[in-house]
Amino acid sequence: MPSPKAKNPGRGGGSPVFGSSNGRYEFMSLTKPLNRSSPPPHLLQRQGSDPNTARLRASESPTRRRGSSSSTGSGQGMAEEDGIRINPSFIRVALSSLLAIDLWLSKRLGVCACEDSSWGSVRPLMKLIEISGHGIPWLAGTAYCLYKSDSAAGQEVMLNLFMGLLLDVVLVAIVKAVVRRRRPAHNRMDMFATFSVDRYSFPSGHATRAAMCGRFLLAHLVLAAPLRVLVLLWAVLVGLSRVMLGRHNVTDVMFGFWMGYCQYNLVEMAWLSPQTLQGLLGQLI
Ligand SMILES: CC(C)=CCC/C(C)=C/COP(=O)(O)O
Repeated sequence: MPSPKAKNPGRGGGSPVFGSSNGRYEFMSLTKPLNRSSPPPHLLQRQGSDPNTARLRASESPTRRRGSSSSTGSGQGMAEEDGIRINPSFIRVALSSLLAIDLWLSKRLGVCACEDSSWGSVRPLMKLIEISGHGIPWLAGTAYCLYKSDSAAGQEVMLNLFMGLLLDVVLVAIVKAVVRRRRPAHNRMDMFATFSVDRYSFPSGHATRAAMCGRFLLAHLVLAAPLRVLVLLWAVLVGLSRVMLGRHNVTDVMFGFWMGYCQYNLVEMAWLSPQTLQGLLGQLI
């Protein structure tokens, strides 16, 4: 992660919020009150009337901007402000640690990333699981079932699954285009039928689809217990295969599962009943 100092050279020598005079970041205690009688020189700078310092101060904390009048002159208020100032730094450290663990774990688990990887011989099986969670077979299969279905209930279920799959493709493309996280360096881009946005890895489209379709099948198909277990197992395997093939980092898949789970809630909320459908078609024709 680029250092905040490098990102914002205008602050020079570390910001008065997080930095010290030697340009290194320091952590301040939230519980110990600061010695207000003799603040360190870099904190004294904050009290100055220099307009540049004032501008920096205004951009540091929204709470400071909003609540400056209520906290002035109160020691507790100042301590609370210090707490607010530390939080972004703490979150940044926590996030970079999480990312470091994510990258390390994903690399360790990418055991089928190529043929000569430690589990390279399992790669064809992983690629088969990959295809089982791909959007094209799912869209084509659902459209075929919709066309072939002779009951109104069957058509209703298949139509809603089809709409859910379209929604999934659109939402994943939007998030990928916004986040633009690159796929792991050890990934070989030899995937079946990808689109430009699929060069990005966050979130895993296979994981969103596996979670959404898994929930959909469990809720709308009458399946015997072993088949229900199989559906769950398939969804987990699709997610696991993304990391083992080196396509994704662990967080891409975790987030993908969560996003797919939520997408199913959206499908349920916007469920198209035959009446709604007839109304929509009536308006179109
Ligand atoms: C456009 C359609 C219908 C499917 C695209 C399927 C695809 C290539 C998704 C990428 O999945 P990952 O994000 O898990 O790699």
